[in-house]
Amino acid sequence: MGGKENLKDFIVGSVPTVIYIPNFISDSEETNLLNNIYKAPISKWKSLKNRRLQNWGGVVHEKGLLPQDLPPWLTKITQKICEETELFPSAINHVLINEYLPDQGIMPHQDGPAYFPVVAIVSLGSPVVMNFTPHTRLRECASTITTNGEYSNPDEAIEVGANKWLDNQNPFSVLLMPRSLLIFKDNSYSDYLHGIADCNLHRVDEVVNVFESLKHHVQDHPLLETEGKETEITEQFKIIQRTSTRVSLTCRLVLKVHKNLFKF
Ligand SMILES: O=C(O)CCC(=O)C(=O)O
Ligand SMILES: [Fe+2]
Repeated sequence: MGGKENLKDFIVGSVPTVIYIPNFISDSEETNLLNNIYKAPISKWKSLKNRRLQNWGGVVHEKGLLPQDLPPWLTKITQKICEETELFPSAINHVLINEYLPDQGIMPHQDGPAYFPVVAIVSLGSPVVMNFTPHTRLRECASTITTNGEYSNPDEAIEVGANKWLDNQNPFSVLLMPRSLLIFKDNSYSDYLHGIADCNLHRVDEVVNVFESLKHHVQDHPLLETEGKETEITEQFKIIQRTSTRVSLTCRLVLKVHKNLFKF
């Protein structure tokens, strides 16, 4: 990967814009990140009902970020993301680290309004499938457009318009392999909820990036071996079993930063 001009080669699926970069970091970078994450004091972990997380970069409020410097082991990865994607107007200043056991996930949600609408997620450890589902607002629009569309030939146009809308709002899934980078922005950020199912079996037969995600991993995962016939992967392996912990780094930019605590 070298700069923006290659980024479009990594777009997956049909919804603008989901970008999946396999092997964005190396094995040793992955190990280093995990070592640093688990070196953090236990008090750095916040336990939620269905996962643990570490918050780095400061506290995000509705009105912006009360910043804290990211440690060098994190700026190394956030700078790499900024440089190689060229999608962030200034340095990434916030990183959320989520840890999931094999039967843990995250409810479908939309990221908060304080963030610049580009999300970069580095995956470590176990693979998982992330599901994108259209926001309710869109589903409501879909029924509105069938009754309120203004077209010269109402019957035909409504038909076409409705189908187009429905096609565009299909749910989709992305397989996130360890060491990959997922970016979502534009429609996939604003019109979809994203989540991870809280069960240890995830279906991969319908993911939008099955080829991109699995072709690099045949050697790593004997279970995925297909006697050298990579194209058969989708036919033979429709489910992944999560057997180990997944850790992810959700890297984002909060544009509004409060320099002074008392100016809040
Ligand atoms: O763990 C992930 O890949 C997703 C995390 C996420 O969506 C979030 O922190 O908002
Ligand atoms: Fe999120």
